[in-house]
Amino acid sequence: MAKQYDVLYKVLLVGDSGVGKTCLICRFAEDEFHNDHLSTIGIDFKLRTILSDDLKVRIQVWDTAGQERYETITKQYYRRAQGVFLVYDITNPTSFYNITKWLNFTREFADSNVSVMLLGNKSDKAKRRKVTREQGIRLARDLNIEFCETSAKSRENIDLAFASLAQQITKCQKARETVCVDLDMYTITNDTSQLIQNESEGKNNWCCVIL
Ligand SMILES: Nc1nc2c(ncn2[C@@H]2O[C@H](COP(=O)(O)OP(=O)(O)OP(=O)(O)O)[C@@H](O)[C@H]2O)c(=O)[nH]1
Repeated sequence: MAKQYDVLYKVLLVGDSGVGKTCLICRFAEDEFHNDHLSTIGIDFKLRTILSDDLKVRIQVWDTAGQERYETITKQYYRRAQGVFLVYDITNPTSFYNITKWLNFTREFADSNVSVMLLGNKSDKAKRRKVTREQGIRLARDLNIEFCETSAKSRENIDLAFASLAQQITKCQKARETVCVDLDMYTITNDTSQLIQNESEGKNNWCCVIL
């Protein structure tokens, strides 16, 4: 039987309770929307395959619980993810300020090559907006990550956000493969090679410098 996908990417959604993580996943994977808020207990995942740069990408999307009491469980899932969405609710400033906390968890517990994207969800609630689009853009720029506003309710930018993160992951994987090939071309000894973090780009991607 032909393989149904070329690559599998694990993507994690994190953010405060009630920002819409479960709804974003339901919209992306099943094209459904639920009005009720049943707090996620622990962790769960859904799957969807998309076409990205001629690759059939199977996306395994992991839903996490935003409530603090589940943080210990959630933290164990970061290291399995190639991509993380940091989600806030545009009508809830606290969820926006807490993005720093979710980013810090990502930095601490995820792989250093993880691709990260900021999502301002519930963009359909324009009248109740408390976080401006510009604030979102500014934060994403400061953190050097991609950003978009989404609505699980109206479908705005849902497919675009997932496609964009998948592209980022593919780029990151290719860059890693290139580094590995480059490394193979050298005879490496402890005193001639050094791995340094590419801080000039402000990202967590590692690059290899041969001295
Ligand atoms: N208007 C609107 N409501 C939304 C949207 N996304 C989610 N909601 C609502 O927000 C509430 C919370 O959504 P959930 O998806 O359960 O939130 P969560 O982030 O998964 O919450 P936890 O599981 O507790 O971490 C529900 O009542 C949803 O119907 C959206 O894009 N627009």
